[in-house]
Amino acid sequence: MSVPSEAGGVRLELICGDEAAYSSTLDQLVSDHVASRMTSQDPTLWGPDAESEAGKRLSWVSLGESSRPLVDEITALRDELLAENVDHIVLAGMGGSSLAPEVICATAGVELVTLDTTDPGQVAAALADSLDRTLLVVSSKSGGTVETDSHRRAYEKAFTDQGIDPTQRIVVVTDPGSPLQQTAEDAGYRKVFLADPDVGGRYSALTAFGLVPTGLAGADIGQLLDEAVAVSSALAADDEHNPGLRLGALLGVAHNGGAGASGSDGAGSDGAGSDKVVFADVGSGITGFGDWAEQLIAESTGKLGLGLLPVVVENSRAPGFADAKKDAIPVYLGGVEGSPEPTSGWAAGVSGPLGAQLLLWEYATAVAGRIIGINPFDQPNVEEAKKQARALLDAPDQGSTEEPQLTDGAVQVFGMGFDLSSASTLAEAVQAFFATAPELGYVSVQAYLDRHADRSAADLRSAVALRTGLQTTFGWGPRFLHSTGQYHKGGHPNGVFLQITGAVARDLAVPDRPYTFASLQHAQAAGDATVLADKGRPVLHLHLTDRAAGIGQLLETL
Ligand SMILES: O=P(O)(O)OC[C@H]1O[C@H](O)[C@H](O)[C@@H](O)[C@@H]1O
Repeated sequence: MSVPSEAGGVRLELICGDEAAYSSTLDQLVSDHVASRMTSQDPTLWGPDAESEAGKRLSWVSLGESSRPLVDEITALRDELLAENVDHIVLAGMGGSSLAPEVICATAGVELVTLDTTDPGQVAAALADSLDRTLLVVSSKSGGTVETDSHRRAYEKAFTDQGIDPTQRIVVVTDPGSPLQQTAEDAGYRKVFLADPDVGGRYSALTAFGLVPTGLAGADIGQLLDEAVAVSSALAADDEHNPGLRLGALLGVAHNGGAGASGSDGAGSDGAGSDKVVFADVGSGITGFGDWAEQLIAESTGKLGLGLLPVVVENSRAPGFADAKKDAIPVYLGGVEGSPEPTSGWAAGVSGPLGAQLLLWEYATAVAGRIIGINPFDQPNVEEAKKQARALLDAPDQGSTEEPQLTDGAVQVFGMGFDLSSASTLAEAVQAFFATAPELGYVSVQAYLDRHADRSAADLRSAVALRTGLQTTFGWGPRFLHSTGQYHKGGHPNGVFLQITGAVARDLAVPDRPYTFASLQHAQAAGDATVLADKGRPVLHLHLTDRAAGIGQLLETL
């Protein structure tokens, strides 16, 4: 084990599978001045192809300071709202526009309702909850994300129907010049916070995107910024104790199979490297950190057939963690002490307050990106699924008439990209599907369901991991499309995809739009499955005609 290090409130314990490769890479990062160059926003660190994107994506390094003026502005608005008895904050935002707020509020123990779903039941339940006390924060960097626009429309109508002036109850966070800024100004919404445009969505935790909803909900955002500032000089230092360089070096070198340079010799399924980062919380004091880190790591690194797949597990005894194989780097959030020797040789323990860890992981991911040899600031494959979904929305009958290949109880079975013809039961279909997964590949379970009402679907992660012995991720659709979706299409091509959809009891219109929440949800699932199958990835789509019965049946089958 390398010597534990502490800097700026962060403690790192690293277990290195190849000390020589790790140390020489760390030395190289120090002598290349990677940390100070990153802090001075040098866009050349990731090669010529990444330079123009990196040139407008590096402002996150100094947000601890530059976001400070927002604190008073947000606090003043919160005081105004409380004086009006408006204390129920709902956030409409996808990916980088909601994942950080969720972890910040959960950790602070303050209530924030996050809407990053198109499930009609889940949206309807949110609309029915405390509307008289509700403020909606509509967050979108691009200002063009369909889910967020749909939520804004639904809330605007709901407020109006209840005799509440919607303009007083909607606040917007967006980039300057976005179509959402225009919409907000035309409508006269209460306030528009313009975010720093030189920060990408997944690095935006300490911009207005992270701070506005959480500060309005009552989290101590001043403290969060203080925590980031406390670690920032350690992250900027060109020395071997820098925790960002150390953690980034471990992730990059483990991915490359011990090679310091770019990952051209591959990882994962060919046995060369460890291409999965498995997160278990062992007492970090932070709630849901892995869900935020998931987007940062997957979207930043999962491209060109390379990258690190984040896997968030239930606890350190969960399948995929304690029994992790050589394709995995276990990460102990809260400290590695007393852990068993990892099979891959690589592991990390990370502790520290949330504000510091947000910045630490951003540095480490960008450093790992340099070692792996990708541009950590683009997301070249995310648009593909959106395009397919749009095409299906324009032709809404496509797909819905498709006949299942078999029906077993409450589960209709459809297969894409692999042969299902010999299966006549759910159990056989599942068996045939798992048989397509490569050794040291992964299974991605994707549930386009109601995260609250259908929460038992999340048990499928450990059930699949136990059954297959493969690293298994779980994501709620369409939320994961804005997080791990990039990796599924652009990362190591060793995944298989279990997609679950469910019957809709009552659909919900998207006001002034030709689609409903159910048709949008359907188009998103079908669009992503088509893109995956077109790339040769096996997709098993299970449609639950009765959600509760179907989840139960599937768990039993596994
Ligand atoms: O904030 P928005 O522009 O609405 O974008 C929300 C999300 O959209 C896409 O999926 C991007 O890949 C994500 O990085 C982003 O966080």
